[in-house]
Amino acid sequence: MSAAFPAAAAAIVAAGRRMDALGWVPATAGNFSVRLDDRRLAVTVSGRHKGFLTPDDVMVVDLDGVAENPAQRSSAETLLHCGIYRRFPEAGAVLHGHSIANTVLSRAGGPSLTLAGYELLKVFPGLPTHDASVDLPVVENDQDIARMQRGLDALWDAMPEGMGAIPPGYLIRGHGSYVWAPDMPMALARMEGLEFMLRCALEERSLR
Ligand SMILES: CSCCC(=O)C(=O)COP(=O)(O)O
Ligand SMILES: [Zn+2]
Repeated sequence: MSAAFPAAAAAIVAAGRRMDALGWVPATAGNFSVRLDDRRLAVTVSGRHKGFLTPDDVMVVDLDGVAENPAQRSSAETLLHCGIYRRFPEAGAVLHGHSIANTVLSRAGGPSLTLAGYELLKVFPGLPTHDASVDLPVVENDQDIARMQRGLDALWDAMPEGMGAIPPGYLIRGHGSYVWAPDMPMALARMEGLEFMLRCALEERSLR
C-alpha cells in the first residue's frame, strides 16, 4: 500500500460528500480518483453511493486499470481516469459527476459545447479573463469504456498543444462530465465552476 493512500482516500471521501450535497452523483453515479505516484492511482470502488463513501470504498489500480487487490472491483469507468493520468502529467485528481445540467446540455448539441463570456471561465488554465471561450468536447456515450478512451485519445491527438489548448474536462453525451486538475481542491473548484456555467447555459436556454 502506498504511503500516499490514506490522504488520497480521505480526499476522495470528502469529494463524494461535496458532490452529493450538490446533487451531482445521484444513485451510484460518479467516480473519483487521485494519482498516488507515477504508475498508480486511488479510485472509487464500483457501484457505491458516492455521498456515503468510506476509505474502504477506495482502492488502488495501475495506469492500465489493473487492481492491486484483485478481490476489489474498481469503477466501471476506471480506464477514463487512467486515460487522463497517462495523457496529462499535471493531472493529480479526476472527478466525474452526473448533474442535470451536464446531462441535458450534452444531449442538446454537437461534438462540443462552447462556454463564453462567463467570469468563472477563469477556473480553467490559460484563461485569465472572462473575455474568452472554451470549447468543451462532447463525446458519444459508449458502454465499451476502452473504446471510448481510444476516441478521446484520438480527439486529444488532433488538438493543438499549449497552455489551455486542451480543456481539462469533457462531457459524455447523456451521461456526465469529467474534470481534472493538479490536486483534489483544484479539481473540485473546476467542477464547481464548470457546473455553474452549465447551469447558467441551461437557464439561458429556457429564457429564449
Ligand atoms: C448508476 S450510474 C452508471 C455507471 C456510471 O456512469 C457511474 O458513473 C458510476 O459507475 P461506478 O462503476 O464508478 O460506480
Ligand atoms: Zn458515469
